[in-house]
Amino acid sequence: MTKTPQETRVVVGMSGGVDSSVTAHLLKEQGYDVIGVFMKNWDDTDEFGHCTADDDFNDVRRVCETIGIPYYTVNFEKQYYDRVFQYFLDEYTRGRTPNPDVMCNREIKFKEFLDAAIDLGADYIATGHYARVDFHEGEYRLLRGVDTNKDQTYFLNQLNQFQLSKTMFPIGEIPKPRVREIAEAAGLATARKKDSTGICFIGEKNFREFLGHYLPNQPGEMRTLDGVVKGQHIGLMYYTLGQRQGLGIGGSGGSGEAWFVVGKDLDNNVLLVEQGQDHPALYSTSLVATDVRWVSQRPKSGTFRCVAKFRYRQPDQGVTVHVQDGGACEVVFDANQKAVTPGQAVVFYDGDVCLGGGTIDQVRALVPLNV
Ligand SMILES: Nc1ncnc2c1ncn2[C@@H]1O[C@H](COP(=O)(O)OP(=O)(O)OP(=O)(O)O)[C@@H](O)[C@H]1O
Repeated sequence: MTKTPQETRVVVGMSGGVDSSVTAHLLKEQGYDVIGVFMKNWDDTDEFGHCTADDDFNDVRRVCETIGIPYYTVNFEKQYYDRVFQYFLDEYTRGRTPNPDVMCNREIKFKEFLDAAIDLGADYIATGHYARVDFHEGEYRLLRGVDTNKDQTYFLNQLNQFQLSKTMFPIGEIPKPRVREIAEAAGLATARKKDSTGICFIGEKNFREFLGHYLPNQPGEMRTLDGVVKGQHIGLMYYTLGQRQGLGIGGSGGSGEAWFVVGKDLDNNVLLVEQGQDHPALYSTSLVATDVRWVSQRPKSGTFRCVAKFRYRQPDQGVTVHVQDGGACEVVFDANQKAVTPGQAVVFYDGDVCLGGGTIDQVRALVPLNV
């Protein structure tokens, strides 16, 4: 028997931002039994004893009091460190560029948090993600948010049927400007709060300084593909494919054009650089993805066509996917792609439906890098 909203308990993940505030407000308006829960995943207490999590929790408290719902906090610092932060460091150590948001969703928000919510008697959890879930032909589907500009399915690509069956994304149905209007009209303290940007545990901090705190610096040479030494790098982990800024070699030499990172030779600790924003070494023709998960309980097999994204907010790209024995996928691009980066997520779509995704493990460059 279906429960009425009044009988349905929804635990909302509240970050202290406007999206999750409006999520809780809308569910409460619809008559659900709503509880707000703030997760503390990282301790960034500074030398003055100040921690941004305290400020965010304070906003959660103010919003929950306005809406009239109970609120709690849960601490997942250890789980976050072990399953998200350690992965983040490991990937950088391997010269890759990880995506901690994808891992946080898979391991923390939709696992630890979901389990904690179920312990609180939740029928569902809800978050302020711009995405939608529907039930179609016997299974749950993950759909892009209606505000395609804000769509966050890229980060949710690893979610499975169980996780989706327990999840509501109310603001996935609403354009972002409307979300702010709703927050204003409801008098929510977070109505004008700035959207958070960047990686949550780094925040506004200097990225190089932060990473240097955890991983040893190993400076080395910057070389062209022909082996010409162009300068020194400060440690491979600080650079990402396609990067132009921060190389410190300006337009020196050759054509006078800017220099770009085109590869990393980990064995020899060499950063490979080439000149010109359309240098062929920046482009690739295909990739191999590992850790691939399909949202559907009927996993894809064989060869099929769909569209994909190799980074957040990238326009859809036509691809042919070959699913290999063991689950890894070879993804062949219709058009050559620039700066496809190992460690990032590749996410597959059929129209508005997010099919799933994986981690970019290898990239086949248009010209051989010989590493
Ligand atoms: N510390 C947290 N505690 C509980 N839930 C969280 C927390 N951080 C994020 N979430 C949940 O995950 C959703 C997406 O997180 P993200 O970091 O992308 O925030 P956002 O899109 O800026 O949303 P918001 O405006 O709510 O902060 C949030 O809307 C919220 O539901």
